[in-house]
Amino acid sequence: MRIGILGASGRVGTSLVELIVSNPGLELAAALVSPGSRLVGKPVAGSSIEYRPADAAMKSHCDVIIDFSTPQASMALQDAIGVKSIPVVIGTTGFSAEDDARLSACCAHRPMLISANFARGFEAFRLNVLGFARMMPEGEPRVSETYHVRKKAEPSGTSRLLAGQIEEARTAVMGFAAAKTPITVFREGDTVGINAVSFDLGSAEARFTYQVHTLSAYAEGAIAAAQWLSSGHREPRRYSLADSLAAR
Ligand SMILES: NC(=O)C1=CN([C@@H]2O[C@H](COP(=O)(O)OP(=O)(O)OC[C@H]3O[C@@H](n4cnc5c(N)ncnc54)[C@H](OP(=O)(O)O)[C@@H]3O)[C@@H](O)[C@H]2O)C=CC1
Ligand SMILES: O=C(O)C1=N[C@H](C(=O)O)C[C@H](O)C1
Repeated sequence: MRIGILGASGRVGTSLVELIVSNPGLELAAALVSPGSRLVGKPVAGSSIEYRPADAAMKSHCDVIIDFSTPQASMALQDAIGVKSIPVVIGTTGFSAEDDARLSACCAHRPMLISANFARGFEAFRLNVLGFARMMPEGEPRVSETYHVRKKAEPSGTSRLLAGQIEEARTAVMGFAAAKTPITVFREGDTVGINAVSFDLGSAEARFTYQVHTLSAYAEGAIAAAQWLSSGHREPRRYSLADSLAAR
């Protein structure tokens, strides 16, 4: 399987490249970075290709593209792909509502799997948090996150996903609109990722914590999703990580 990586020089992109070039069953078809990147034209260690500017994506004959870049770069990739049916796995977060709607529209042409968190076990964590919210809707929820100091200060895609789905779950059970779930943001050193959810019951409190130790957790999950998305005939639509895990 020929995989293209958009964001190949990034934290996750670097891990993706390393995992792909060290897997004999996978082939790195494209390592895409910013047009002005100092890496453009330089060889990708362990592979036979060079880093290329993102606008070279369509010259690489990828079977699937994995994107861990920026919302702007990710949307530009969609423009570059146009109406082609190349499957795309998107890990990039921070899309505006308009961009997210445009991504959904692009799924008319190709299967795309979009997830704010590909790390192993995150789906089980998320489902257990929602299970608690449904059983104990009176519990006052709080979401918090801790990431590396280079991550933007606004809440992560993961926290926004958890907070929104907790609100939806509580609203559905209580029959009236739940209050917005507060999100507390911490940035600390090189912390890869700690996501926490608590439910205050007054006389008791439940706490759920999920910690990612290495960036390969995200990369492994994204590669597994890409293998699923590009195996067999996937209808052109928007898929979630849950879709791929349920079908395995
Ligand atoms: N869904 C998930 O499981 C996870 C999602 N993420 C998300 O993935 C994204 C990337 O995270 P991370 O790897 O830490 O980020 P980095 O900042 O480390 O890497 C970003 C990458 O995007 C590239 N890039 C930036 N602008 C452009 C452009 N205009 N054209 C082409 N490439 C561009 C950068 O290339 P250059 O160096 O040349 O600028 C770099 O390779 C973030 O949105 C983050 O929230 C992160 C971890 C897990
Ligand atoms: O930037 C990161 O590191 C991460 N970003 C994603 C997000 O915004 O939720 C996923 C994960 O939390 C790590």
